[in-house]
Amino acid sequence: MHPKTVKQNIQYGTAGFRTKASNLGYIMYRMGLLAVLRSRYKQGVIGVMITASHNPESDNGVKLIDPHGEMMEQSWEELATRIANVQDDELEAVIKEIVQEYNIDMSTRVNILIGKDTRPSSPSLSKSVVDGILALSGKPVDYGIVTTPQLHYFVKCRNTQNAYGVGTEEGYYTKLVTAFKKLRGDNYTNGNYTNRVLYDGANGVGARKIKYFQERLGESLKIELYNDAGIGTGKLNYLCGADYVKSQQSFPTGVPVEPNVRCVSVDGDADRIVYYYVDEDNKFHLLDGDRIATLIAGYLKELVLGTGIDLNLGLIQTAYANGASTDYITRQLQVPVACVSTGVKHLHHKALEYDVGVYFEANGHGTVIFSKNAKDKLNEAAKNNSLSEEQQKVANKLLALIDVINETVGDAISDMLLVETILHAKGWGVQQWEETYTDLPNKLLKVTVEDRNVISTKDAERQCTTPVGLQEEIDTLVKKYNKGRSFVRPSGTEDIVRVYAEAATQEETDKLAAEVATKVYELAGGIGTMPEIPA
Ligand SMILES: CC(=O)N[C@H]1[C@@H](OP(=O)(O)O)O[C@H](CO)[C@@H](O)[C@@H]1O
Repeated sequence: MHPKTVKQNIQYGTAGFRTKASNLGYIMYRMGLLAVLRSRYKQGVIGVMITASHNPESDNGVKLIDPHGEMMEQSWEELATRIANVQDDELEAVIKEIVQEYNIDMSTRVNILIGKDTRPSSPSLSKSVVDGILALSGKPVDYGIVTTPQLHYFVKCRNTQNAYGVGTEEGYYTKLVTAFKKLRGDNYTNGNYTNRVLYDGANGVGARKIKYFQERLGESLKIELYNDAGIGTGKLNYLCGADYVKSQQSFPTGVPVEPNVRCVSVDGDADRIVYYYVDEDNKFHLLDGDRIATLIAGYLKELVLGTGIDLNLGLIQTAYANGASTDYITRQLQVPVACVSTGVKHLHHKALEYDVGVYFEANGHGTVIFSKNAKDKLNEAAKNNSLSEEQQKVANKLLALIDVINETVGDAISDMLLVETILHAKGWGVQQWEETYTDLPNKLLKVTVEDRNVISTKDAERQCTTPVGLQEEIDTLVKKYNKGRSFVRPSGTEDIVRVYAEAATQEETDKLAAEVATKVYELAGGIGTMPEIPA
Protein backbone atom coordinates (compact mmCIF):
# COMPACT_ATOMS: atom_id res chain seq x y z
CA MET A 1 0.00 0.00 0.00
CA HIS A 2 1.20 3.45 -0.80
CA PRO A 3 1.32 6.08 1.97
CA LYS A 4 -1.43 8.64 1.97
CA THR A 5 -0.32 12.21 1.56
CA VAL A 6 1.27 13.11 4.85
CA LYS A 7 2.07 16.75 4.26
CA GLN A 8 -0.45 18.00 6.77
CA ASN A 9 1.09 15.84 9.43
CA ILE A 10 4.48 17.49 9.47
CA GLN A 11 5.08 19.22 12.73
CA TYR A 12 7.50 21.84 13.99
CA GLY A 13 10.41 21.27 11.71
CA THR A 14 11.37 17.94 13.09
CA ALA A 15 9.84 16.21 10.11
CA GLY A 16 7.44 14.71 12.57
CA PHE A 17 4.75 12.72 10.89
CA ARG A 18 1.54 11.92 12.62
CA THR A 19 -0.75 9.73 10.72
CA LYS A 20 -2.79 6.60 11.12
CA ALA A 21 -0.95 3.33 11.54
CA SER A 22 -1.59 1.61 8.24
CA ASN A 23 1.04 3.49 6.29
CA LEU A 24 3.42 4.39 9.10
CA GLY A 25 5.91 1.62 8.32
CA TYR A 26 6.40 3.08 4.84
CA ILE A 27 6.95 6.54 6.22
CA MET A 28 9.40 5.27 8.79
CA TYR A 29 11.40 3.42 6.15
CA ARG A 30 11.59 6.57 4.09
CA MET A 31 12.59 8.65 7.10
CA GLY A 32 15.43 6.18 7.58
CA LEU A 33 16.54 6.97 4.01
CA LEU A 34 16.18 10.70 4.65
CA ALA A 35 18.22 10.50 7.87
CA VAL A 36 21.13 8.96 5.92
CA LEU A 37 20.95 11.68 3.25
CA ARG A 38 20.75 14.41 5.88
CA SER A 39 23.64 12.93 7.85
CA ARG A 40 25.88 12.79 4.78
CA TYR A 41 24.86 16.30 3.80
CA LYS A 42 25.50 17.76 7.27
CA GLN A 43 28.53 15.50 7.79
CA GLY A 44 27.40 14.64 11.26
CA VAL A 45 25.41 12.19 13.33
CA ILE A 46 21.62 12.43 13.02
CA GLY A 47 18.95 11.19 15.42
CA VAL A 48 15.62 9.58 14.64
CA MET A 49 13.11 9.58 17.49
CA ILE A 50 9.99 7.48 17.20
CA THR A 51 7.30 9.28 19.12
CA ALA A 52 3.99 11.02 18.52
CA SER A 53 1.86 13.88 19.70
CA HIS A 54 0.19 14.40 23.04
CA ASN A 55 -3.11 13.04 21.74
CA PRO A 56 -3.73 9.63 23.37
CA GLU A 57 -5.50 8.53 20.19
CA SER A 58 -2.66 9.36 17.82
CA ASP A 59 -0.45 6.55 16.73
CA ASN A 60 3.25 6.97 16.36
CA GLY A 61 5.29 9.50 14.41
CA VAL A 62 8.94 10.40 13.92
CA LYS A 63 11.22 13.35 14.64
CA LEU A 64 14.56 13.88 12.97
CA ILE A 65 17.30 15.50 15.04
CA ASP A 66 20.16 17.48 13.50
CA PRO A 67 23.81 17.26 14.60
CA HIS A 68 23.61 19.97 17.26
CA GLY A 69 20.55 18.38 18.68
CA GLU A 70 18.45 20.89 16.80
CA MET A 71 15.77 20.56 14.16
CA MET A 72 15.96 20.61 10.40
CA GLU A 73 15.42 23.70 8.30
CA GLN A 74 12.40 24.29 6.08
CA SER A 75 13.88 23.05 2.79
CA TRP A 76 14.57 19.65 4.34
CA GLU A 77 11.14 19.50 5.87
CA GLU A 78 9.89 19.82 2.32
CA LEU A 79 12.21 17.01 1.23
CA ALA A 80 10.82 14.89 4.04
CA THR A 81 7.35 15.43 2.66
CA ARG A 82 8.52 14.66 -0.84
CA ILE A 83 10.20 11.41 0.14
CA ALA A 84 7.26 10.38 2.31
CA ASN A 85 4.74 10.90 -0.46
CA VAL A 86 6.50 9.66 -3.57
CA GLN A 87 5.26 6.54 -5.34
CA ASP A 88 7.41 3.42 -4.84
CA ASP A 89 8.54 3.29 -8.45
CA GLU A 90 9.76 6.89 -8.32
CA LEU A 91 11.55 6.67 -4.98
CA GLU A 92 14.96 5.84 -6.39
CA ALA A 93 14.82 8.67 -8.89
CA VAL A 94 13.86 11.16 -6.19
CA ILE A 95 16.77 10.07 -4.02
CA LYS A 96 19.13 10.52 -6.97
CA GLU A 97 17.73 14.00 -7.56
CA ILE A 98 18.29 14.99 -3.94
CA VAL A 99 21.84 13.61 -3.98
CA GLN A 100 22.60 15.71 -7.03
CA GLU A 101 20.81 18.83 -5.91
CA TYR A 102 22.57 18.87 -2.52
CA ASN A 103 25.84 17.48 -3.82
CA ILE A 104 25.84 14.65 -1.27
CA ASP A 105 28.82 12.32 -1.09
CA MET A 106 27.20 8.91 -0.86
CA SER A 107 30.42 7.12 0.05
CA THR A 108 30.75 8.53 3.59
CA ARG A 109 30.01 6.26 6.52
CA VAL A 110 27.33 7.69 8.77
CA ASN A 111 25.84 6.85 12.16
CA ILE A 112 22.15 7.37 12.80
CA LEU A 113 21.00 7.23 16.42
CA ILE A 114 17.55 5.79 17.00
CA GLY A 115 15.32 6.23 20.03
CA LYS A 116 11.72 5.29 20.71
CA ASP A 117 8.98 5.97 23.20
CA THR A 118 6.88 3.35 24.98
CA ARG A 119 4.04 3.06 22.45
CA PRO A 120 3.39 -0.57 21.49
CA SER A 121 4.02 0.24 17.81
CA SER A 122 7.51 1.64 18.50
CA PRO A 123 9.55 -1.58 18.05
CA SER A 124 8.16 -2.42 14.62
CA LEU A 125 8.42 1.18 13.42
CA SER A 126 11.97 1.33 14.65
CA LYS A 127 12.68 -1.74 12.52
CA SER A 128 11.37 0.07 9.46
CA VAL A 129 13.66 3.03 10.19
CA VAL A 130 16.61 0.62 10.51
CA ASP A 131 15.71 -0.96 7.14
CA GLY A 132 15.71 2.48 5.53
CA ILE A 133 19.08 3.35 7.05
CA LEU A 134 20.63 0.07 5.93
CA ALA A 135 19.20 0.45 2.43
CA LEU A 136 21.46 3.47 1.94
CA SER A 137 24.39 1.85 3.80
CA GLY A 138 24.08 3.96 6.94
CA LYS A 139 24.86 2.55 10.39
CA PRO A 140 21.90 2.47 12.80
CA VAL A 141 22.76 2.81 16.48
CA ASP A 142 19.80 1.84 18.62
CA TYR A 143 19.41 3.61 21.97
CA GLY A 144 16.20 1.75 22.74
CA ILE A 145 13.50 3.43 24.81
CA VAL A 146 14.60 6.97 25.72
CA THR A 147 12.95 10.37 26.11
CA THR A 148 13.04 12.69 23.09
CA PRO A 149 15.34 15.15 24.90
CA GLN A 150 17.69 12.32 25.86
CA LEU A 151 18.11 11.45 22.20
CA HIS A 152 18.75 15.12 21.35
CA TYR A 153 21.43 15.10 24.06
CA PHE A 154 23.07 11.90 22.74
CA VAL A 155 23.15 13.33 19.22
CA LYS A 156 24.87 16.49 20.42
CA CYS A 157 27.38 14.52 22.53
CA ARG A 158 28.29 12.33 19.55
CA ASN A 159 28.81 15.34 17.32
CA THR A 160 30.97 17.16 19.86
CA GLN A 161 33.10 14.10 20.66
CA ASN A 162 31.54 14.11 24.13
CA ALA A 163 32.56 17.73 24.85
CA TYR A 164 28.91 18.54 25.55
CA GLY A 165 28.61 15.55 27.88
CA VAL A 166 29.13 11.82 27.85
CA GLY A 167 26.76 10.46 25.23
CA THR A 168 25.28 7.59 27.21
CA GLU A 169 22.26 7.34 29.49
CA GLU A 170 24.58 7.15 32.47
CA GLY A 171 26.44 10.22 31.18
CA TYR A 172 23.15 12.12 30.95
CA TYR A 173 22.01 11.24 34.48
CA THR A 174 25.41 11.94 35.95
CA LYS A 175 25.72 15.34 34.30
CA LEU A 176 22.31 16.58 35.45
CA VAL A 177 22.31 15.04 38.91
CA THR A 178 25.86 16.08 39.81
CA ALA A 179 25.13 19.70 38.91
CA PHE A 180 21.77 19.62 40.72
CA LYS A 181 23.32 18.25 43.93
CA LYS A 182 26.14 20.77 43.78
CA LEU A 183 23.62 23.62 43.59
CA ARG A 184 21.40 22.19 46.29
CA GLY A 185 24.15 21.69 48.87
CA ASP A 186 23.41 19.91 52.14
CA ASN A 187 20.25 21.78 53.09
CA TYR A 188 17.50 20.18 51.09
CA THR A 189 14.80 22.53 52.34
CA ASN A 190 14.88 26.31 52.55
CA GLY A 191 12.23 28.73 53.87
CA ASN A 192 8.91 27.79 52.27
CA TYR A 193 10.58 25.29 49.97
CA THR A 194 10.22 21.60 50.73
CA ASN A 195 12.04 18.87 48.82
CA ARG A 196 9.01 16.87 47.76
CA VAL A 197 7.21 16.78 44.42
CA LEU A 198 4.45 14.55 43.01
CA TYR A 199 5.30 13.46 39.47
CA ASP A 200 2.80 12.36 36.81
CA GLY A 201 4.70 10.23 34.28
CA ALA A 202 1.77 10.19 31.77
CA ASN A 203 2.20 6.39 31.51
CA GLY A 204 5.15 6.97 29.24
CA VAL A 205 8.90 7.03 28.96
CA GLY A 206 9.06 9.94 31.42
CA ALA A 207 7.80 7.57 34.12
CA ARG A 208 10.45 5.01 33.27
CA LYS A 209 13.35 7.40 33.21
CA ILE A 210 12.49 9.34 36.35
CA LYS A 211 13.35 6.19 38.30
CA TYR A 212 17.01 6.64 37.42
CA PHE A 213 16.78 10.13 38.86
CA GLN A 214 14.97 8.96 41.99
CA GLU A 215 17.82 6.53 42.71
CA ARG A 216 20.49 9.13 42.15
CA LEU A 217 18.82 12.11 43.80
CA GLY A 218 17.86 10.23 46.94
CA GLU A 219 16.78 12.57 49.74
CA SER A 220 17.94 15.72 47.95
CA LEU A 221 14.66 15.72 46.03
CA LYS A 222 11.93 13.28 46.91
CA ILE A 223 10.03 12.53 43.70
CA GLU A 224 6.85 10.49 44.08
CA LEU A 225 5.97 8.80 40.82
CA TYR A 226 2.39 8.28 39.58
CA ASN A 227 0.94 7.13 36.24
CA ASP A 228 3.66 4.63 35.56
CA ALA A 229 1.85 1.94 33.59
CA GLY A 230 4.05 -0.50 31.72
CA ILE A 231 4.32 -0.68 27.96
CA GLY A 232 0.95 -1.21 26.35
CA THR A 233 -1.04 -1.20 29.60
CA GLY A 234 -1.98 2.30 30.84
CA LYS A 235 -2.85 4.56 27.97
CA LEU A 236 -0.22 7.17 27.23
CA ASN A 237 -1.39 10.72 28.10
CA TYR A 238 -4.92 9.47 28.78
CA LEU A 239 -6.52 11.73 31.44
CA CYS A 240 -3.01 12.64 32.51
CA GLY A 241 0.21 14.19 31.23
CA ALA A 242 1.22 17.81 30.59
CA ASP A 243 -1.13 18.48 27.69
CA TYR A 244 -4.17 17.14 29.52
CA VAL A 245 -3.45 19.22 32.63
CA LYS A 246 -2.72 22.38 30.62
CA SER A 247 -5.66 22.15 28.25
CA GLN A 248 -8.25 20.86 30.75
CA GLN A 249 -6.90 23.04 33.56
CA SER A 250 -7.57 20.21 35.95
CA PHE A 251 -5.86 17.58 38.05
CA PRO A 252 -4.77 14.40 36.25
CA THR A 253 -6.05 11.02 37.21
CA GLY A 254 -3.83 8.85 39.38
CA VAL A 255 -2.08 11.59 41.38
CA PRO A 256 -3.24 11.93 45.02
CA VAL A 257 -4.78 15.30 45.81
CA GLU A 258 -2.87 16.90 48.68
CA PRO A 259 -3.40 20.61 49.35
CA ASN A 260 -0.52 22.95 48.52
CA VAL A 261 1.86 20.20 47.37
CA ARG A 262 3.82 20.83 44.18
CA CYS A 263 2.86 18.47 41.37
CA VAL A 264 4.31 18.12 37.87
CA SER A 265 3.06 16.42 34.74
CA VAL A 266 5.32 15.55 31.83
CA ASP A 267 4.06 14.44 28.43
CA GLY A 268 4.38 11.11 26.65
CA ASP A 269 7.95 11.61 25.42
CA ALA A 270 8.99 13.87 28.31
CA ASP A 271 9.76 17.05 26.42
CA ARG A 272 7.06 19.15 28.10
CA ILE A 273 6.28 19.90 31.71
CA VAL A 274 3.71 21.86 33.71
CA TYR A 275 3.44 22.45 37.47
CA TYR A 276 0.18 22.67 39.43
CA TYR A 277 -1.36 22.26 42.87
CA VAL A 278 -4.70 22.42 44.64
CA ASP A 279 -5.27 24.77 47.55
CA GLU A 280 -7.13 24.11 50.82
CA ASP A 281 -10.42 24.90 49.07
CA ASN A 282 -9.67 22.27 46.45
CA LYS A 283 -9.14 24.95 43.82
CA PHE A 284 -6.81 23.94 41.02
CA HIS A 285 -3.84 26.22 40.19
CA LEU A 286 -1.76 25.79 37.05
CA LEU A 287 1.84 26.98 36.61
CA ASP A 288 2.46 26.52 32.92
CA GLY A 289 5.32 27.13 30.50
CA ASP A 290 4.93 30.92 30.78
CA ARG A 291 5.34 30.72 34.55
CA ILE A 292 8.33 28.41 34.28
CA ALA A 293 9.91 30.74 31.72
CA THR A 294 9.45 33.86 33.83
CA LEU A 295 10.82 32.10 36.92
CA ILE A 296 13.91 30.97 35.02
CA ALA A 297 14.50 34.24 33.17
CA GLY A 298 14.09 36.31 36.35
CA TYR A 299 16.53 34.11 38.28
CA LEU A 300 19.10 34.03 35.48
CA LYS A 301 18.93 37.79 35.24
CA GLU A 302 19.71 38.06 38.99
CA LEU A 303 22.69 35.76 38.59
CA VAL A 304 24.03 37.46 35.47
CA LEU A 305 23.87 40.82 37.27
CA GLY A 306 25.63 39.21 40.22
CA THR A 307 28.61 38.24 38.09
CA GLY A 308 29.01 41.76 36.75
CA ILE A 309 29.48 40.29 33.26
CA ASP A 310 27.73 41.99 30.38
CA LEU A 311 25.59 39.29 28.78
CA ASN A 312 22.42 39.87 26.80
CA LEU A 313 19.54 37.84 28.11
CA GLY A 314 16.15 37.50 26.49
CA LEU A 315 12.94 35.53 26.76
CA ILE A 316 11.25 34.10 23.68
CA GLN A 317 7.52 33.42 23.71
CA THR A 318 4.76 32.79 21.19
CA ALA A 319 1.47 34.63 20.84
CA TYR A 320 -0.08 32.01 23.14
CA ALA A 321 1.91 33.32 26.11
CA ASN A 322 -0.42 34.83 28.66
CA GLY A 323 -0.36 38.63 28.36
CA ALA A 324 0.19 38.92 32.11
CA SER A 325 3.42 36.93 31.86
CA THR A 326 4.76 39.16 29.09
CA ASP A 327 3.84 42.24 31.07
CA TYR A 328 5.49 40.95 34.24
CA ILE A 329 8.73 39.94 32.59
CA THR A 330 9.15 43.12 30.56
CA ARG A 331 8.00 45.67 33.10
CA GLN A 332 8.95 44.17 36.42
CA LEU A 333 11.91 41.98 35.60
CA GLN A 334 13.03 44.20 32.72
CA VAL A 335 13.96 41.25 30.55
CA PRO A 336 13.38 41.85 26.83
CA VAL A 337 10.78 39.57 25.26
CA ALA A 338 10.62 38.42 21.63
CA CYS A 339 7.53 36.83 20.11
CA VAL A 340 7.86 34.22 17.35
CA SER A 341 5.57 31.85 15.47
CA THR A 342 4.28 28.69 17.16
CA GLY A 343 6.59 25.69 17.10
CA VAL A 344 9.77 24.98 19.02
CA LYS A 345 12.04 25.38 16.03
CA HIS A 346 11.12 29.07 15.82
CA LEU A 347 11.70 29.62 19.52
CA HIS A 348 14.96 27.70 19.51
CA HIS A 349 16.39 29.58 16.54
CA LYS A 350 15.49 32.93 18.02
CA ALA A 351 17.03 32.00 21.38
CA LEU A 352 20.35 31.39 19.61
CA GLU A 353 20.57 35.16 19.01
CA TYR A 354 21.12 35.87 22.72
CA ASP A 355 23.96 35.14 25.14
CA VAL A 356 21.35 33.65 27.39
CA GLY A 357 18.16 32.77 25.50
CA VAL A 358 15.24 31.42 27.53
CA TYR A 359 12.38 30.02 25.49
CA PHE A 360 9.12 28.36 26.40
CA GLU A 361 5.80 27.61 24.82
CA ALA A 362 2.85 28.09 27.16
CA ASN A 363 2.27 24.33 26.95
CA GLY A 364 5.53 23.69 28.83
CA HIS A 365 8.04 22.99 26.09
CA GLY A 366 11.21 25.00 26.53
CA THR A 367 14.77 25.36 27.70
CA VAL A 368 17.66 27.83 27.97
CA ILE A 369 20.55 28.21 25.53
CA PHE A 370 23.87 29.80 26.47
CA SER A 371 26.14 31.19 23.76
CA LYS A 372 29.79 30.24 23.52
CA ASN A 373 30.60 33.82 24.48
CA ALA A 374 28.54 33.45 27.68
CA LYS A 375 30.20 30.16 28.60
CA ASP A 376 33.70 31.48 27.91
CA LYS A 377 33.12 34.61 29.96
CA LEU A 378 31.64 32.67 32.87
CA ASN A 379 34.51 30.18 32.88
CA GLU A 380 36.95 33.07 32.86
CA ALA A 381 35.09 34.90 35.65
CA ALA A 382 34.96 31.80 37.85
CA LYS A 383 38.77 31.76 37.88
CA ASN A 384 39.40 35.50 37.81
CA ASN A 385 40.76 36.51 41.23
CA SER A 386 40.45 40.20 40.47
CA LEU A 387 36.68 39.75 40.75
CA SER A 388 35.03 39.70 44.18
CA GLU A 389 34.57 36.38 45.90
CA GLU A 390 30.81 36.82 45.51
CA GLN A 391 31.10 37.42 41.76
CA GLN A 392 33.20 34.30 41.36
CA LYS A 393 30.73 32.31 43.41
CA VAL A 394 27.83 33.45 41.24
CA ALA A 395 29.76 32.63 38.06
CA ASN A 396 30.33 29.12 39.42
CA LYS A 397 26.66 28.82 40.27
CA LEU A 398 25.71 29.78 36.72
CA LEU A 399 28.14 27.23 35.30
CA ALA A 400 26.55 24.51 37.44
CA LEU A 401 23.09 25.66 36.31
CA ILE A 402 24.15 25.24 32.68
CA ASP A 403 24.89 21.60 33.46
CA VAL A 404 21.42 21.04 34.92
CA ILE A 405 19.96 22.30 31.63
CA ASN A 406 19.55 20.27 28.46
CA GLU A 407 20.27 23.05 25.97
CA THR A 408 19.44 20.95 22.93
CA VAL A 409 15.66 21.00 23.33
CA GLY A 410 12.86 21.28 25.92
CA ASP A 411 13.47 18.51 28.47
CA ALA A 412 10.76 17.97 31.08
CA ILE A 413 13.03 16.34 33.67
CA SER A 414 15.88 18.80 33.26
CA ASP A 415 13.36 21.68 33.41
CA MET A 416 11.96 20.24 36.63
CA LEU A 417 15.43 20.07 38.20
CA LEU A 418 16.02 23.67 37.15
CA VAL A 419 12.72 24.91 38.61
CA GLU A 420 13.37 22.98 41.83
CA THR A 421 16.83 24.54 42.06
CA ILE A 422 15.44 28.05 41.68
CA LEU A 423 12.57 27.57 44.14
CA HIS A 424 15.06 26.09 46.62
CA ALA A 425 17.46 29.01 46.14
CA LYS A 426 14.67 31.54 46.67
CA GLY A 427 13.08 29.64 49.55
CA TRP A 428 9.76 29.69 47.69
CA GLY A 429 6.85 27.33 47.90
CA VAL A 430 4.54 26.99 44.95
CA GLN A 431 2.31 29.83 46.27
CA GLN A 432 5.14 32.38 46.38
CA TRP A 433 5.99 31.42 42.83
CA GLU A 434 2.39 31.88 41.76
CA GLU A 435 2.09 35.25 43.51
CA THR A 436 4.58 36.85 41.09
CA TYR A 437 1.74 37.72 38.70
CA THR A 438 -1.89 36.81 38.00
CA ASP A 439 -2.71 35.11 34.70
CA LEU A 440 -5.35 36.74 32.54
CA PRO A 441 -8.29 34.41 31.90
CA ASN A 442 -7.81 32.78 28.49
CA LYS A 443 -9.56 30.47 26.11
CA LEU A 444 -8.49 28.32 23.19
CA LEU A 445 -11.10 27.19 20.66
CA LYS A 446 -10.92 25.13 17.48
CA VAL A 447 -12.90 25.89 14.33
CA THR A 448 -13.14 23.32 11.55
CA VAL A 449 -13.01 24.89 8.11
CA GLU A 450 -12.98 23.54 4.58
CA ASP A 451 -9.34 24.51 4.06
CA ARG A 452 -7.36 25.89 6.97
CA ASN A 453 -4.82 27.39 4.56
CA VAL A 454 -7.23 30.18 3.65
CA ILE A 455 -5.95 31.77 6.86
CA SER A 456 -2.58 33.42 6.49
CA THR A 457 -0.84 35.43 9.18
CA LYS A 458 1.94 37.93 9.86
CA ASP A 459 3.64 39.49 12.87
CA ALA A 460 4.43 36.16 14.58
CA GLU A 461 0.87 34.97 13.88
CA ARG A 462 -0.70 37.81 15.84
CA GLN A 463 -2.42 39.32 12.78
CA CYS A 464 -4.18 37.54 9.97
CA THR A 465 -3.83 38.82 6.43
CA THR A 466 -6.40 36.55 4.78
CA PRO A 467 -9.31 36.07 4.43
CA VAL A 468 -9.75 39.73 3.70
CA GLY A 469 -11.69 41.55 6.40
CA LEU A 470 -11.23 38.98 9.18
CA GLN A 471 -8.54 40.92 11.03
CA GLU A 472 -10.70 44.08 11.02
CA GLU A 473 -13.56 42.07 12.52
CA ILE A 474 -11.26 40.68 15.21
CA ASP A 475 -9.96 44.19 16.00
CA THR A 476 -13.51 45.47 16.44
CA LEU A 477 -14.45 42.60 18.75
CA VAL A 478 -11.28 42.89 20.84
CA LYS A 479 -11.94 46.60 21.46
CA LYS A 480 -15.17 45.78 23.28
CA TYR A 481 -13.33 44.01 26.11
CA ASN A 482 -11.14 45.20 28.92
CA LYS A 483 -7.60 43.79 28.38
CA GLY A 484 -8.96 41.97 25.33
CA ARG A 485 -6.56 40.18 22.96
CA SER A 486 -7.33 37.58 20.34
CA PHE A 487 -5.71 36.01 17.30
CA VAL A 488 -6.40 33.13 14.92
CA ARG A 489 -4.03 30.84 13.01
CA PRO A 490 -4.17 27.57 11.14
CA SER A 491 -2.86 24.70 13.29
CA GLY A 492 0.35 23.12 12.03
CA THR A 493 -0.56 19.72 13.47
CA GLU A 494 -4.32 19.35 13.12
CA ASP A 495 -6.73 20.15 10.34
CA ILE A 496 -8.33 23.09 12.16
CA VAL A 497 -8.05 26.81 12.86
CA ARG A 498 -7.15 27.79 16.42
CA VAL A 499 -8.73 30.78 18.11
CA TYR A 500 -7.06 32.30 21.16
CA ALA A 501 -8.61 34.96 23.37
CA GLU A 502 -7.88 36.60 26.68
CA ALA A 503 -9.59 39.39 28.61
CA ALA A 504 -10.03 40.75 32.13
CA THR A 505 -12.68 38.22 33.23
CA GLN A 506 -13.48 34.64 32.26
CA GLU A 507 -16.97 35.64 31.06
CA GLU A 508 -15.57 38.29 28.75
CA THR A 509 -12.88 35.89 27.54
CA ASP A 510 -15.36 33.14 26.71
CA LYS A 511 -17.53 35.59 24.85
CA LEU A 512 -14.66 37.11 22.90
CA ALA A 513 -13.34 33.67 21.92
CA ALA A 514 -16.76 32.54 20.71
CA GLU A 515 -17.37 35.75 18.77
CA VAL A 516 -14.02 35.51 17.02
CA ALA A 517 -14.62 31.82 16.30
CA THR A 518 -17.93 32.74 14.71
CA LYS A 519 -16.22 35.26 12.45
CA VAL A 520 -13.69 32.62 11.43
CA TYR A 521 -16.54 30.23 10.69
CA GLU A 522 -18.31 32.83 8.57
CA LEU A 523 -15.34 34.27 6.69
CA ALA A 524 -13.01 31.27 6.41
CA GLY A 525 -15.40 28.57 5.23
CA GLY A 526 -16.45 26.92 8.48
CA ILE A 527 -17.98 23.45 8.35
CA GLY A 528 -20.00 21.54 10.94
CA THR A 529 -21.70 23.27 13.82
CA MET A 530 -21.39 27.02 14.28
CA PRO A 531 -19.55 28.07 17.46
CA GLU A 532 -22.01 29.09 20.18
CA ILE A 533 -21.72 32.50 21.77
CA PRO A 534 -22.44 32.49 25.51
CA ALA A 535 -25.39 34.70 26.53
C1 LIG B 1 -1.72 26.05 20.74
C2 LIG B 1 -0.80 24.90 20.87
O1 LIG B 1 -0.69 24.33 21.96
N1 LIG B 1 -0.11 24.54 19.78
C3 LIG B 1 0.79 23.39 19.80
C4 LIG B 1 0.50 22.49 18.62
O2 LIG B 1 0.72 23.22 17.44
P1 LIG B 1 -0.42 23.69 16.42
O3 LIG B 1 0.35 24.20 15.23
O4 LIG B 1 -1.17 24.75 17.14
O5 LIG B 1 -1.29 22.51 16.13
O6 LIG B 1 1.40 21.39 18.66
C5 LIG B 1 2.78 21.76 18.53
C6 LIG B 1 3.59 20.50 18.50
O7 LIG B 1 3.41 19.72 19.65
C7 LIG B 1 3.18 22.70 19.67
O8 LIG B 1 4.51 23.13 19.47
C8 LIG B 1 2.23 23.89 19.73
O9 LIG B 1 2.49 24.68 20.85
